[in-house]
Amino acid sequence: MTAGRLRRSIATVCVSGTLDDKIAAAAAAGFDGIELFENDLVVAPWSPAEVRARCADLGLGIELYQPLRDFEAVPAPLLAANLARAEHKFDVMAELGADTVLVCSSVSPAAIDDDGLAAEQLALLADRAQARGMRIAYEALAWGRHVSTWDHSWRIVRQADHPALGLCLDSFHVLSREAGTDDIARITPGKIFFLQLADAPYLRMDVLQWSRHHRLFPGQGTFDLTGFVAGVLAAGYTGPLSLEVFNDVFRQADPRRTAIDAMRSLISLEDGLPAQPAIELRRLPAAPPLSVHAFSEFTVDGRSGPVLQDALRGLGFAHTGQHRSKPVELWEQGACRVVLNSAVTRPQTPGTAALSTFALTSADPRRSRARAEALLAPALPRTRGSREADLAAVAAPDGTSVFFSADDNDWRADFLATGEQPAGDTGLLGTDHLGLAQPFDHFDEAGLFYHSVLGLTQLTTEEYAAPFGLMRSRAFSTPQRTVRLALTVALLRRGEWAPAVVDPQHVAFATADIFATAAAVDRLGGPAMQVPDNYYADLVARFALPGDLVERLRRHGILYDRDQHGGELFHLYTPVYGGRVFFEILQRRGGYDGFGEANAPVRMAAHRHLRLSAS
Ligand SMILES: O=C(O)c1ccc(O)c(O)c1
Ligand SMILES: [Mg+2]
Repeated sequence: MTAGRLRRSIATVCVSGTLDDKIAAAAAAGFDGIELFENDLVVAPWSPAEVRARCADLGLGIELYQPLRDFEAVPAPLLAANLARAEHKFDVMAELGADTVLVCSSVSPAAIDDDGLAAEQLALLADRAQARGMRIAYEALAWGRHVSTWDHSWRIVRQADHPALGLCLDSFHVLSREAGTDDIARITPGKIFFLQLADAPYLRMDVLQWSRHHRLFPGQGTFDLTGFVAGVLAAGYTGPLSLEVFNDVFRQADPRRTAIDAMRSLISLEDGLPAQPAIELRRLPAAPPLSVHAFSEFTVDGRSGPVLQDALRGLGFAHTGQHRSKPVELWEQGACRVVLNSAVTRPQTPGTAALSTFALTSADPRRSRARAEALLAPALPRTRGSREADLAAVAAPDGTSVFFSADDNDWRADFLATGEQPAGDTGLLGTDHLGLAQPFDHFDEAGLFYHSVLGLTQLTTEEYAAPFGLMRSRAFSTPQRTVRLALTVALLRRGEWAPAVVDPQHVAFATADIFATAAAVDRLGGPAMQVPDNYYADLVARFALPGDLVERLRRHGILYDRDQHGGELFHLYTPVYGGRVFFEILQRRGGYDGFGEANAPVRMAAHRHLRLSAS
């Protein structure tokens, strides 16, 4: 047998719209097939035969028709009605050209807790299916009335012992139950008929609600999908990997975009699977090591540009480079580089600034881009924005440009030295991290993007209460922590009242001595954000800090955090510029690995206060 590839499939329930929207999106993202949900067919204006033809035109197979509910283990009088109902569905499937139907374990109060009866009735159904060249995939719903675990569904399938009856395994139902999965690899080869994949965040809630509202694409939640799929493949499964993700946000979002996010998750999942004898796994170009943040670029205009220049000067930056042909400036302090771009590349509200681009040094920029493209990130033309050098660049989900540079020589060649020197040395060493607020609907997509495309490790996800609602942050970094990204989002869709302090973007610079840096910034008349006395009173209570240390923190508006290992963070923030951006200066001590999330509400309140007093 020659090794084949795993087919990639997506359930129509994953994406928004009507069936035409859904299949167009699935095809455009490169899927081989779909799981057709009954609801999507029932409201479609086409006959099943027309649906089949449309799918075929787009290169999509109908891998599964679903679901058939509440079938098994019913009292005898109900059985005849259930079989008649099933025959209608088989008629539909014959027209669709679908040969596998999903039967999910019964949730009906009429179902009897009797495995023998369930096996017997499923075998009867399998007989009917077999007569039409079809087969039954039996799936244990985690909230099934009597059958709610995969091993229970497997016992019933074994007992029925029918060639047209097998299992549908769904990673959500299996992993949400924290059931043992080791035995999955020992399921009789050929008896897993279908594999549905979904990830999810760990939530302590009713499992039905969890499943129907919070599923995510693989790699976006906390389940071990790689281990799970590896077990299923070890059992000889060679059918499609099919995404079945019920998610309220995805169901409202642009289906074409969701389908690409979905495909990215499958490509990334397959890349991480252990080699298989019977399957030719498709591998991605390995993510080249990333070393440091090379530069961060803001788009500015005639109003926001001078404001950012002032702020940077106050932090000890100098305008060291001027672009050869465009209104683009390079500002530097130590190894911190900020580019201010006033060449209009995107529509922008007057007076605002936005972090439009960031550049990372890559051991192999072309391979970084090749990997990104293999993960369906749009590559950007090299002449985009300010650049003349041939930098490899791709677009992140929110449109931020990500540049990969080999070293300083490639991108710096665009700039002529101005000879300008900083007014003073503030001791900034380099960029520690970027804070990237994400649009609510695309937070999980962005996380998967940065993790899979850049090969960054996901650190922690934190949630905290802030003045304008709960916030979530999720951080990513290189193993050596030389590149860090912190994504943030309001936990629920940002309310209309909440001001822009909820979704800012920022660049954090590192110093080896926060007090010396703060004093140097003060001497330059640099920016400062007022921190309330109440904050310092609370610090004393929480950390029992010596009084003179608290006094020094207060004098410079420095915030403090300590982790459970004794690592410490000292950091300060500037005001917000151009409506949306600010800078942070920080010193990590003793291996502190977080981002000072505990202090984010202080920053947001202070930023809000500054805005009010300015207006
Ligand atoms: O939520 C449900 O009803 C449902 C239906 C079919 C599935 O495959 C599933 O995993 C859940
Ligand atoms: Mg399922």
